[in-house]
Amino acid sequence: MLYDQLDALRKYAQNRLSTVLLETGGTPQARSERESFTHLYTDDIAKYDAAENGLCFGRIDLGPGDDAPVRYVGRVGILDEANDYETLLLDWRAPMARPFYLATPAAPENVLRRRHIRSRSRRVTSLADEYLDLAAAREAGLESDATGVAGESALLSALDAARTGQMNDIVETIQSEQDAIIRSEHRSVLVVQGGPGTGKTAVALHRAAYLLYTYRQQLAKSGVLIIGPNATFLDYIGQVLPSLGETGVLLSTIGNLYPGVRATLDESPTAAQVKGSTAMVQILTKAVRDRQEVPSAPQTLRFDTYDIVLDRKIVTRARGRARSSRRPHNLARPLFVASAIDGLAQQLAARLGENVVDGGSLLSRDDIADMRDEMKEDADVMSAIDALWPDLTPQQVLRDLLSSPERILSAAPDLTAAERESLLRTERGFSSADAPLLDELAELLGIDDAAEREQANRQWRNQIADAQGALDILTGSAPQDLEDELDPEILMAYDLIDASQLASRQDAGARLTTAERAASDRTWTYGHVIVDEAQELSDMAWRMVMRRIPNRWMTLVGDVAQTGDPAGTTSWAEVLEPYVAQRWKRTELTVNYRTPSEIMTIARDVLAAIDPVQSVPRSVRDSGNEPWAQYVTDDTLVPTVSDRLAEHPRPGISVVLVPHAMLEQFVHLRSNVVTVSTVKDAKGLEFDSVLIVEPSDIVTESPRGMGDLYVALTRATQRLGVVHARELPAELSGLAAFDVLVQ
Ligand SMILES: Nc1ncnc2c1ncn2[C@@H]1O[C@H](COP(=O)(O)OP(=O)(O)OP(=O)(O)O)[C@@H](O)[C@H]1O
Repeated sequence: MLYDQLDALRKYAQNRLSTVLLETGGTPQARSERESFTHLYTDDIAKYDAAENGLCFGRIDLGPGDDAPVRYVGRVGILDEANDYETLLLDWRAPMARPFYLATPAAPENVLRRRHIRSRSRRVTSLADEYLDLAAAREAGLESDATGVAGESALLSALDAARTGQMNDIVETIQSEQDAIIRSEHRSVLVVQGGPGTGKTAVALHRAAYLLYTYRQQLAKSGVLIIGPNATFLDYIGQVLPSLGETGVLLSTIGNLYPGVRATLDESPTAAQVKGSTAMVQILTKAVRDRQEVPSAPQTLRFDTYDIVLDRKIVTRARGRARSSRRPHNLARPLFVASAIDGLAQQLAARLGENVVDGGSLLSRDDIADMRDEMKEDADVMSAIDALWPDLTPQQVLRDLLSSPERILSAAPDLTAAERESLLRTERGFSSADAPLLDELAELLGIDDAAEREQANRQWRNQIADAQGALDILTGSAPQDLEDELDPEILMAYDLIDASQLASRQDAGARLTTAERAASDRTWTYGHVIVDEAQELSDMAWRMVMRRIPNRWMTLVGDVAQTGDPAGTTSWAEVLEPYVAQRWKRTELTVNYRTPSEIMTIARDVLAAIDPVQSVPRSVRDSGNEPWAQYVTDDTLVPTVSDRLAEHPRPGISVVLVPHAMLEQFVHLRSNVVTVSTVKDAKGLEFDSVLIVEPSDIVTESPRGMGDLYVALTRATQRLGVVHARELPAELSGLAAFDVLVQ
């Protein structure tokens, strides 16, 4: 019955869409109305398509006294139009669906029975019932032979399933500690600290879907930004929100957040650390000031038929005036130019005045003003002045700085020689650590877009006026339409949209989604920002993120024990206090849904070496597979890894995690079921089987090497093996010897 309803809704949206698409021509108003309907019906169809698999996955039977004793929970809400709009299916995000996730035998929330319904292609494949209050359930005649709580089966079967390389949504089995975070009403920064596999990423994505559902009006316009650690990770999570029917979210890495720049270069640990520290604010400020030059020797320029001299005095005064305005470099430039020209004009006027012979007259103010105007038009004069205070882009300043030992020394005299050396770069392009620096420079330089902005504003006001006109016309004709017995269920434009929304949808130049518009605008401010693996962000990256979210409504998920970036954080308080003081809230996830207990026993010793105070999350299941280590010679390292890989069961995916320096030796093992990667690039991902190569090198190759090892160990959902030719780190001594295990 629900699928019939879904089909009917989809068909209705499809019919409306094709009708709208078939219409052509008409007034600009008619065209823009069509466009807004096109968006609306396209979004609807995407939402219904996304709900196709597992449309209804839950049912709760409520206790006596509730006037709607049975509720069905699913991926979209469906109402029965023929029957007074009675709710047939609750969207999982609706408040009424909440007891499905929250009820426990200790706090049943009036729920007698919770039923998990699993289905494939519109057929129910299994049911799992959980009785939250056995006695009351029996009394209500629900199940006479009810024996107890059986609710974990749905969760465990989801967790045991072989991985595909794409993350799935978890709407069917959200656990109550996760639900509390997903629906948290906290309006400032919410920090979700949780060990590996506790569902932080899953929770972050479901929170985005929940917020978009609950605060649709507000967030549809401003958008939601999700920041993840790398492109592979964004691919891995990319399907989750569309599968929940949400498409209006921008996913980005820090390296790609600065519009128009793609991070392609890698950074040494020292450079990453220096570039991530707030010392860079001073260094970049100095780098910009270094571009505001005073010539070492006076420069003689030819103006008209005269020689004029751009000397240190004129330039120093002009620079002082421009600097004292405290405007960003590019915006202070007109002041510099005006003052320098004025200095030159005064110089020339004074000289001409000296030459005045009896009977002549001194130059009037107007004469001097004319002279200034002419100087501004003079190519020689202007190019000399421009060179001293040039119009700059962030890319140019950063590139020039990083390619010049002299500029680095001048801007960063407090760094050590080795640190300065690490910054020096010959290749073109930028790294992830550069993106926050470009953003900082954009602030220091300022973009003089006053003219463009005014034009855009004017255009925008006109568009709103047009849109209002279109809506007025439609509103005026509505009663007529209804009298004409047009289907009254068809929503009219004014039911859906106000003038500014209509104008933004018809924004002719760019029919872009909110996410696309936001991505191309550095100064866009989002309605909500979610940062995954938030421990990896450097201080400079935080500055970049915070600029995009002045209301500070954020969800940060991460684990300070997994920090791998040399500039990342180990303390949430330190990161957040400069921005929100004490107004942030920490929540914790404590159950590991990914890694089996056998592997977590090993990971515990590694965590103790990172921070003895932290405890590993409790594993929700055992795999029955003992993790092992195999000691081999240098020559047999690669073939052994290949042999062990061949033993991994399929379907199922594997990863070989190697030290950065050894990557090349193993890349030939890659296939559609085998990933070969460094730990950094596997952050946040998971695999059925994990092989770690030479863990002692992973530990020594980075200042946060032990954190990397912890991340590596906790990527597995089933099996873990270690292959090594060097000594194992002491923390891995709990691994069984492979040779003993196979005997
Ligand atoms: N309630 C749940 N129901 C089903 N699966 C779940 C649930 N919670 C988490 N999982 C699964 O557990 C695995 C780990 O979740 P996730 O990747 O979100 O953890 P994480 O805390 O971000 O891990 P890490 O910090 O190691 O990257 C995923 O496969 C996720 O789908």
